[in-house]
Amino acid sequence: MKIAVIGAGAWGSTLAGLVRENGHDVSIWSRRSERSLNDTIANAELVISAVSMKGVRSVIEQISTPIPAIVTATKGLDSQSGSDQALPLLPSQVWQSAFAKSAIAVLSGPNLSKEIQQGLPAASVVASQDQTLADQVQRAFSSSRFRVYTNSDPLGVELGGTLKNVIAIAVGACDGLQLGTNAKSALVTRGLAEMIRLGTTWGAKSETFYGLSGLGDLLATCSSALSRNYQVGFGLAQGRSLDEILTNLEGTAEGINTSQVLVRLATEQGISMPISTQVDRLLRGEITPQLAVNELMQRDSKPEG
Ligand SMILES: NC(=O)C1=CN([C@@H]2O[C@H](COP(=O)(O)OP(=O)(O)OC[C@H]3O[C@@H](n4cnc5c(N)ncnc54)[C@H](O)[C@@H]3O)[C@@H](O)[C@H]2O)C=CC1
Ligand SMILES: O=C(CO)COP(=O)(O)O
Repeated sequence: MKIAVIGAGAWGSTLAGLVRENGHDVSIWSRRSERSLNDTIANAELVISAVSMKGVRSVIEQISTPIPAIVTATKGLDSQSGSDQALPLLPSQVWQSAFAKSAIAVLSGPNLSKEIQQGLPAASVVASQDQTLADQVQRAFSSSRFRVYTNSDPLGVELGGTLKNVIAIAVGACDGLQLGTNAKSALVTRGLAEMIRLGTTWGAKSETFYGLSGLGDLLATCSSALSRNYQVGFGLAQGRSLDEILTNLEGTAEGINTSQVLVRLATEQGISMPISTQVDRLLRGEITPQLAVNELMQRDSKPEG
């Protein structure tokens, strides 16, 4: 298959490597490429987007050629979206609103790119309302070291990968404060509960969040120092400023932008997101990591759920 990958960062180059290893004809585009974006994607049967959220709209604006099928691997929320649910919010929705006739799939899972680049085994999920596309993408990526499952809940799959980044910042801060295994387990579990609360309110299936793109990715990102989002939380807990952390960070920590958009929308819609709210306040410099812990521990008592 002729495949074009947009974005040559950590994830784009890793995904390009996976499909190239499977014998596909792969071209890759980044802002620094000499070849134009339109030339790179011309005649591609599949376009894979792995740009960070802040690049999605500007990339789309440059494209003037039709695309038969798009796979988006970005994990973020569009900051231009308001509470009007008709507005595109997730990367796949932004792509679909620009390319109404294209088939769209989402690729998401516990996929720390450095481990995949080392040849270590990993699994992921491709979700689409178009089963033919999901099957095609599954075949394109599947190998003895990359196991791909299909899923028919693209919204849940995309939200899982996006929302866990905010929880990973909280867990990084928890580890940076050396709060122990009990605290970390509580944060991950209650983090999953708030991901499901928001996700199901927005129309995703709860069971999707217990799969690879939800719990799976939450565990990966919350337990590895390779995660940039985890590194942000860890650094803040060690008293470093966000600017200093970002100057030294290798790549993008999407949870920073995601928490802002997420907390704004959840507040407008009356959806309780206590951990994400404390992460947002921490990133804005409104609260210290220790005070955020106190706030979470001293909330009104309630039943689990
Ligand atoms: N690195 C990883 O392990 C994984 C990353 N992801 C997701 O993939 C996305 C990209 O992540 P990474 O490759 O790790 O980040 P990165 O920081 O290494 O690369 C970001 C890419 O986006 C491009 N980009 C950013 N702004 C742009 C703009 N305005 N116009 C054109 N291109 C622009 C950059 O040039 C670069 O190619 C993120 O949404 C991330 O959450 C998903 C799974 C795994
Ligand atoms: O999404 C990821 C792993 O699945 C990558 O996590 P980070 O963006 O936190 O590095």
